[in-house]
Amino acid sequence: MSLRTLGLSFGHGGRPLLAGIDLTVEKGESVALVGVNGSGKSTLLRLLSGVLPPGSGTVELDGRPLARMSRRQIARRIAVMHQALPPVPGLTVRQLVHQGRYPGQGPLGMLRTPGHDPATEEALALTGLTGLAERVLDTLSGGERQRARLALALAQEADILFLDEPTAHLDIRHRLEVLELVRELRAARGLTVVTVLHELDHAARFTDRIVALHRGAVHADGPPSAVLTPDLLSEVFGVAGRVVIDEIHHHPRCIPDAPLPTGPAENRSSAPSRG
Ligand SMILES: Nc1ncnc2c1ncn2[C@@H]1O[C@H](COP(=O)(O)OP(=O)(O)OP(=O)(O)O)[C@@H](O)[C@H]1O
Repeated sequence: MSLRTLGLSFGHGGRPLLAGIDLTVEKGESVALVGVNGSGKSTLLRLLSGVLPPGSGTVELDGRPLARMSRRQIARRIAVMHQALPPVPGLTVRQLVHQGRYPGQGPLGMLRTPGHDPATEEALALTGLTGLAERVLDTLSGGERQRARLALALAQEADILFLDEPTAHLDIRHRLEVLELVRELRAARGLTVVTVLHELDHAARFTDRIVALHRGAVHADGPPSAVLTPDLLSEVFGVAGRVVIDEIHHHPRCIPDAPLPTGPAENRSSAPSRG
């Protein structure tokens, strides 16, 4: 199984954002997508999950263009943890998570009450939300909402998981817990995971491969030790910094020292150079 893009380009409202992206994610890989705000990470996830149609180029799942698959066929294979929850008044955590069952079960399967669906209950338990299952979403803290987003994606039981900033709003303990949980699930279920992350140290510690987007293209792609360099910090993120090796976990750690007066190399706000 692989997810592959060929010459993928996209722009919002005629403004080019991503150009000529060729990317292959193999089964079981854990890939971090990094880049500055607005570099197109979330947009790329939307293209990879078929939510957005490419401007040009293709996205293929096992050699089959996503454009030729139905929403439900895609959702059986790809689950997305979005940045926001659906704004449905009065929806409880359990009802939300149960919605993740739709692609696998269809309308008839959904008649089973949320409290009696094993996959829903497992997703709630894995994310520590069983005790909050009857709470209305509006009453959750930022961190609890984050875990509800993850539970919704897990309930889908897809083999590819896309996570868009899964640690936003979480305290440091919950950040580690969520990333550890995803790592364990990936190992236990053989999941393929693509995660948008701002914390480069987390990308280094919890993923096998980092893809850095810059100016609409893949600027660097490889294992954390090869991608995370002082040059990357200055060229892509516009900071002078150092990269050291963590003595315990043996992964690279980035130490940003100061913003560069000129910002990232080649002016990050300029349009992609290809496509
Ligand atoms: N629907 C839209 N219409 C117009 N522009 C959009 C739309 N969605 C996103 N954009 C723009 O596309 C660019 C990329 O957005 P995207 O959310 O993919 O970036 P990102 O790398 O995920 O950013 P962040 O790190 O801030 O979450 C941004 O400049 C954003 O304003």
